[in-house]
Amino acid sequence: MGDLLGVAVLGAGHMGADHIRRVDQVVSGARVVAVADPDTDRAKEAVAGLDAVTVHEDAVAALDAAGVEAVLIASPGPAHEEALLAAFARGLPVLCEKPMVPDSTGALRVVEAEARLGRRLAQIGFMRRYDAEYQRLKSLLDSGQLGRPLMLHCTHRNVSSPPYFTSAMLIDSSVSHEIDAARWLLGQELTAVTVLSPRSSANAPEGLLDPQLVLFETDGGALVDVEVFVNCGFGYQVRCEAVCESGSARIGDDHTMVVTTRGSTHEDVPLDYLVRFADAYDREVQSWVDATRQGLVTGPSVWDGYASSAVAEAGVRALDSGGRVAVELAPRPDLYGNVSR
Ligand SMILES: NC(=O)c1ccc[n+]([C@@H]2O[C@H](COP(=O)([O-])OP(=O)(O)OC[C@H]3O[C@@H](n4cnc5c(N)ncnc54)[C@H](O)[C@@H]3O)[C@@H](O)[C@H]2O)c1
Ligand SMILES: O[C@H]1[C@H](O)[C@@H](O)[C@H](O)[C@@H](O)[C@H]1O
Repeated sequence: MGDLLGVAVLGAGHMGADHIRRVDQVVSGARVVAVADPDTDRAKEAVAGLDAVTVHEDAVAALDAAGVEAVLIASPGPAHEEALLAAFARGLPVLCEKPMVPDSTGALRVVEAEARLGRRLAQIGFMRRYDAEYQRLKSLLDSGQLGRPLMLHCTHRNVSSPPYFTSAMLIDSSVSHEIDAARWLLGQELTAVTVLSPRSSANAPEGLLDPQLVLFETDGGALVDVEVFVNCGFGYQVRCEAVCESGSARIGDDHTMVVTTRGSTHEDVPLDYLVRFADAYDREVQSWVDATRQGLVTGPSVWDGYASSAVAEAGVRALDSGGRVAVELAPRPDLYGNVSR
């Protein structure tokens, strides 16, 4: 390894372009050496001004480019499995955006491929684990000061959804974050899902079931409810309140300045995740680079990626059927220890 970890970024869209900027300008210890996107103009635009970066139409070709020592996958979810397996075949460490692989069968193939290697190579991009507010909530719950957690009430609102968004994606793309956060905060697996949807908002694209109310049960006897509303129009709002036996704790309102002038109080609301979770993404990628340079893999695992996909898939079935759907998880390989803590 040279002085700087050579990173190939796959996908140069919203997230990929932001990660390219982050690796180039924010994070220490790494540099972008290759970028792949079938839309090569988009890739070229994302690397404008960067030195010695090769641009590729094909993701797998980028992994074989000169100087590539690690891979950051920011292509759409359905492209992740092929990229992860190609990275594993080359022994390359990976940071893969969520959802790891949206369908659970494909996600399990990734778990099995990494387990066959006998060592972890991939970290999954559940960046909320790196957010200061989520970390404070996790520490408080772990301390036991509030007693046993009974319920998590979560809100996940986006101003608008991308044009390709489907009703299933509210669960397997958006709520995938709450699925991971709930497993991590509670140290419990989610065992069943029920989904209800009210009349769709007039602001949602025709045919999209938006908002939805998703209710999870856990193997520790807790309940987790999530309001997901991806065309709310007014702001990016992500909140979580833990209700425990002897107290409650709420996060999600603590990241902005509150200005009071005569007769009114004003608070800015972030408009998207790149603003709300900017620090979390920075910490996530820095921590991935630091660990990779030491030959370590930390952070959410491929098992966490699989568990999130399996729970989300049950959620999509619950949405379609209107009933309660149990989550079936495959046996967890020893490589991944206990439920994510
Ligand atoms: N962690 C987060 O908060 C967060 C936020 C946004 C997006 N994401 C995730 O990041 C990923 C990308 O989302 P986005 O919003 O940037 O999407 P996007 O549509 O803006 O960009 C995706 C890009 O990938 C390219 N692409 C398509 N197939 C490819 C392939 N096989 N190899 C390489 N590139 C390919 C597309 O041409 C496009 O430029 C998704 O998995 C999404 O869920 C995560
Ligand atoms: O892909 C994005 C991303 O994961 C965001 O963090 C989430 O708020 C959006 O709902 C989702 O569409």
